[in-house]
Amino acid sequence: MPSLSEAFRGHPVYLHQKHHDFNSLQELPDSYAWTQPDDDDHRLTNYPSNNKTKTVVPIIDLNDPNAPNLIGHACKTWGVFQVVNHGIPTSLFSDIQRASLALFSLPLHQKLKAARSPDGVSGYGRARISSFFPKLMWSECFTILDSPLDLFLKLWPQDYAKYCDIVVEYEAAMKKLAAKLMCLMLASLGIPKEDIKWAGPKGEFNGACAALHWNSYPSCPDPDRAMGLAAHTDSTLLTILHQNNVNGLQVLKEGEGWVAVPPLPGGLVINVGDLLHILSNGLYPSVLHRVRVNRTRQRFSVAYLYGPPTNVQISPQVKLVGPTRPVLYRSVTWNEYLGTKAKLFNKALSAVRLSSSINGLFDVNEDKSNDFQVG
Ligand SMILES: O=C(O)CCC(=O)C(=O)O
Ligand SMILES: [Fe+2]
Repeated sequence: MPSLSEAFRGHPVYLHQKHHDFNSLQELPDSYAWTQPDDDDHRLTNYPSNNKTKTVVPIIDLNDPNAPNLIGHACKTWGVFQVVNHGIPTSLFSDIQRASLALFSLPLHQKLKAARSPDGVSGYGRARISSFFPKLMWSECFTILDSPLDLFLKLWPQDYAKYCDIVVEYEAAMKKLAAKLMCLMLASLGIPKEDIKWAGPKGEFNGACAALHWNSYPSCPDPDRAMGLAAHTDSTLLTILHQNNVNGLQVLKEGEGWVAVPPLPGGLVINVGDLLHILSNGLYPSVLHRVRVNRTRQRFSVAYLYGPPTNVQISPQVKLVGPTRPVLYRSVTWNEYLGTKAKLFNKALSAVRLSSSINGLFDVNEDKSNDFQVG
C-alpha cells in the first residue's frame, strides 16, 4: 500500500515557487488581488457572505447521549459542526498553536529551508489548491506527513525535539478522536462499524492515514480584495480543525450563502470530506469552505486531514442504497481519488459519480465548482 506521502507524490500539482514575505508587503500585489477595487463581493464568488443570518454551525457536546443523532443531523444539513467536550486538554491546543506561531514567525529564508520539493507535499509552501486559481492566496502553510523530524531539524537545529514531541502528542490525540467521530458518524448513518472492514474489531481505525496541515493567514493590507484560502472541499473522510481566536473560516450553506464559523474556545471544527460524502451515498455533503483574511490579526489553524488506508476501496454503503436512492458513486481508493482531485479539483466528485443526469437529483455536492472562479 502506498503511504499517504507516496500517494500525494504520485499526483503532483504545480505551484508557484516564488514566496513572499507577507510582513514586508504594504499593499496588496496584483497577483494577490482577487477583485478590482470597484468590484463588490459578488465578484469574489457568486454567493454573498451572509452577515445577517442567525443560522450557526451546530455545536455538539460529545458527552451528550444524543450526540449520534445531533451529529447525523449536522452532517446531513451542514456537512460541518463544532465539537466540545471531546476530551482533548486545552494545553495541547496551546502547545500546537505555540509551535505554529514559532514556525510561521521564522524569517522566510529559514522557513524555506524546509520548503516542499516541487513534487512533494511535506514542508513549507503554498496551499496545494493554489494551482487551480489564477490569483495567489494570502496564506502560507506547512504540511506534515509521516515524521516531522527531518523538517524540524532544518527549522530549529537546537529546539526541534520539543516541537516534534508536541506534534506526536497532537497527532495521537487527533487519531483517537477521529476514530471516535467515525464511529459516531457511522452510527448516525445506521451503519455498524463491522461493515467497515478496516475499522478493526473495536473500531480503532488503526490503518487510517492522516496529514497535519498548519495554516497561517497574516494580517492583510487590503483584506476585502484578498483570499486566505479559496473555496474547496477536503479530500478526506473527515477533517478536524483547530483555529486560534481569529475569525476567517466560512462554510457554504445551501440557501444561506457563506456562514462564518467563529472560533469557540476549546472547540474543534469537524468537516465532512469527499470520501465520507461518497461512503454516505451523497447523504452527507462534503462542506465547501474558504478563509477570509483581515487587516490587523494573524490567524492560525491546524487541520488534521483524516482518511482510510490509501488502497482501501471507499464506496456507498449498501444499507444506504435502495429503490428510491440509487447508488451515486463508484468506488475509489484514497490514492486514486487524490489523483482525480489533483486533475479536476472541485469537479472530482462529479467525475466519480455514476449516471449523473438521474442521480444528480440527490447529490447535494452537485457541481458548485463553477461558482468559485474569480470573475
Ligand atoms: O484555516 C482554516 O480554517 C481552514 C483550513 C482548511 O480548510 C484546510 O487546511 O483544508
Ligand atoms: Fe479545507
